[in-house]
Amino acid sequence: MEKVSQSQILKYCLKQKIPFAIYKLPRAVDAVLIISETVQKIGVEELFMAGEDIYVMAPFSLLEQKVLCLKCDFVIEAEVDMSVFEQIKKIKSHKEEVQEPSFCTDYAAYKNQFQKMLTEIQNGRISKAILSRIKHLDGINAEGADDFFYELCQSYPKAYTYMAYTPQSGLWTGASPELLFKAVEGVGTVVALAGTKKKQGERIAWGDKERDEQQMVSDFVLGVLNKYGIRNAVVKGPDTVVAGKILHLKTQFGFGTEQITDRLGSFVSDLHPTPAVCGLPKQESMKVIAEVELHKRTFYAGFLGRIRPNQIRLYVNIRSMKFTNGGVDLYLGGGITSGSDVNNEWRETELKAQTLSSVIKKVKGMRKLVNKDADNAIE
Ligand SMILES: C=C(O[C@H]1C=CC=C(C(=O)O)[C@@H]1O)C(=O)O
Repeated sequence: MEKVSQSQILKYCLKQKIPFAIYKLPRAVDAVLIISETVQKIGVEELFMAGEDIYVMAPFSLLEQKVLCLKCDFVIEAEVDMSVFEQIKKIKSHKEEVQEPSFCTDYAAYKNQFQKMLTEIQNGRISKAILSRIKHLDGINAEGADDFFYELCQSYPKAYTYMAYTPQSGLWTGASPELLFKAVEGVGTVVALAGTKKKQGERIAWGDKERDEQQMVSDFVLGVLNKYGIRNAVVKGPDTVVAGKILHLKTQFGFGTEQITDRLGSFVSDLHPTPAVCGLPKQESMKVIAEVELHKRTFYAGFLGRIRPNQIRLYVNIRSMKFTNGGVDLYLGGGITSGSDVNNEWRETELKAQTLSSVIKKVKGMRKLVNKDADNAIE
């Protein structure tokens, strides 16, 4: 029987606007394509109760938006028989419900927002917050999105690479270096990832600022584990990890999941968003972010991944972008603490932008125009 490849089906889903998610786990060889006839909006508590095979896309703020849940109606790992493709062709198209206009944070606006956040840190309201910005790139041909995804997988073999479309979220893609929570056969893993440096040579000298920033995330994770009675976690790190041209500090926590099996929903909502993407204390920094940032984060710094009865793998949606009308919005964030400098932070977001923009450049015909980089100049 005639076979149809995963890439052909991905192309079809993109063109026809069929809800899908394609992902490749870190160090895995192949990507997995999931196709869903419908997308449901559910609360985080319900995520782990379904006992089904689902792919979820959660927003940054679980108070503002529900989690999008794709049932794994079709799971395509390599190729399928033509008869399966014929069934997929029967799935209805779902246009993007609300196409938000693109957004771009220029340096002046970023500087202003940075000052506001720093003031909140200096006056003691919060001790850390992540300031994010959007960098808009114009003239992107979304028809190359499938090639982009496979190129992304090649470029970042150690990242969690994904692309997902739902009518509620639109088309998102990213290469995340950050695990939120994994539970496989009774073993749970959580990481604390923070601190950023450009990879240059062999010598790595982490400063106090980065170490403190990462320690705050580790302490927060330990606090959540403690709350759930997990006191014997195996701690590894902090170690330097490589994410493309970027280095981070990472601590890994391993533990048995027996204490949380019936409380996974509340465990994940206590963990998310960690101070790697939100701040400390959690609720107050969430408020500061909402007051200071002019864009809605929607799914940036949310989490995504597949949930199966005995396997949960959720990653933080960073180094990600959304396709907008004729362009892309890159979402870029960095941790602000009392020791932060605005120009260094801006440069850090520019470095993070290269994670995806360098791949756009590699995909033939994806970039129609060259973006004027005027909005990226530091004063
Ligand atoms: C929030 C982001 O990165 C986080 C993860 C690693 C290092 C980070 C930092 O150094 O600020 C951030 O906490 C992002 O890339 O948008």
